[in-house]
Amino acid sequence: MSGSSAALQPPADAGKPIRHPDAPAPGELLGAHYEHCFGCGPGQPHGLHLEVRAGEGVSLTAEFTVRPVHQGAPGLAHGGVLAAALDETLGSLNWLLRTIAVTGRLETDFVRPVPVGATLFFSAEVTAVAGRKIYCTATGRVGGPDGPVAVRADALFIEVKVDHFIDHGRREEIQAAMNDPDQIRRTRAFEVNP
Ligand SMILES: CCCCCCCCCCCCCC(=O)SCCNC(=O)CCNC(=O)[C@H](O)C(C)(C)COP(=O)(O)OP(=O)(O)OC[C@H]1O[C@@H](n2cnc3c(N)ncnc32)[C@H](O)[C@@H]1OP(=O)(O)O
Repeated sequence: MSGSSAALQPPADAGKPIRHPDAPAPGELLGAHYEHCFGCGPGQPHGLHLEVRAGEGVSLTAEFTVRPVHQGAPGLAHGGVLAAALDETLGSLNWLLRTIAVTGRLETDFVRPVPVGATLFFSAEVTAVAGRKIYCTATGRVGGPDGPVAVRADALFIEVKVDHFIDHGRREEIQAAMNDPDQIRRTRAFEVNP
């Protein structure tokens, strides 16, 4: 069974996504947006360490290898971890739009179990934009980019201002992220869509 709810269907007047002129070139690694992000941060020992590469248009690919710390059932990836990998993959698309956005809704299909040691190959794209609403979709395959589908997700991201994080995040982490010597990460975290 698969499909997405009415909330994830773009309205009739939605526009096509527009790749930002300064978006990383197709094939380029995006890197982490935040050192301690559970999805992509190198400073998060049990994190997913997702590796994301820009694609054509507003699309990308990503890889995530399931480690023993990501188990739910014995020897199998936890579903919440797989949803987190999809969320991170989809959230990374916003960097290609140069828009700061957070997940409003994420609907996931778990199509087949994913064993520990397996690598998931994700492909994702933004399908439509309507005002602050960004509609996107992702597929994760096992064994290779053309392997069988293991997970799928459709999502709605909502554009926010940087104040969203400053107002709601814990002060010490916000301050540390603002002081990050990595200029690209700082820009990714704090640049407001021009
Ligand atoms: C310091 C570090 C910075 C890092 C930056 C990089 C971040 C990367 C992170 C990457 C990590 C991975 C990513 C992560 O994990 S992001 C973390 C997980 N997500 C969150 O924490 C978000 C929590 N939610 C909120 O903050 C608010 O609810 C938001 C901001 C989303 C909306 O509240 P806001 O008051 O602003 O707006 P609004 O309520 O007027 O809604 C606006 C429009 O949107 C529609 N709508 C809203 N929700 C839903 C919904 N659930 N289904 C369907 N539709 C929904 C709504 O109907 C309306 O439509 P319309 O009436 O206009 O037609």
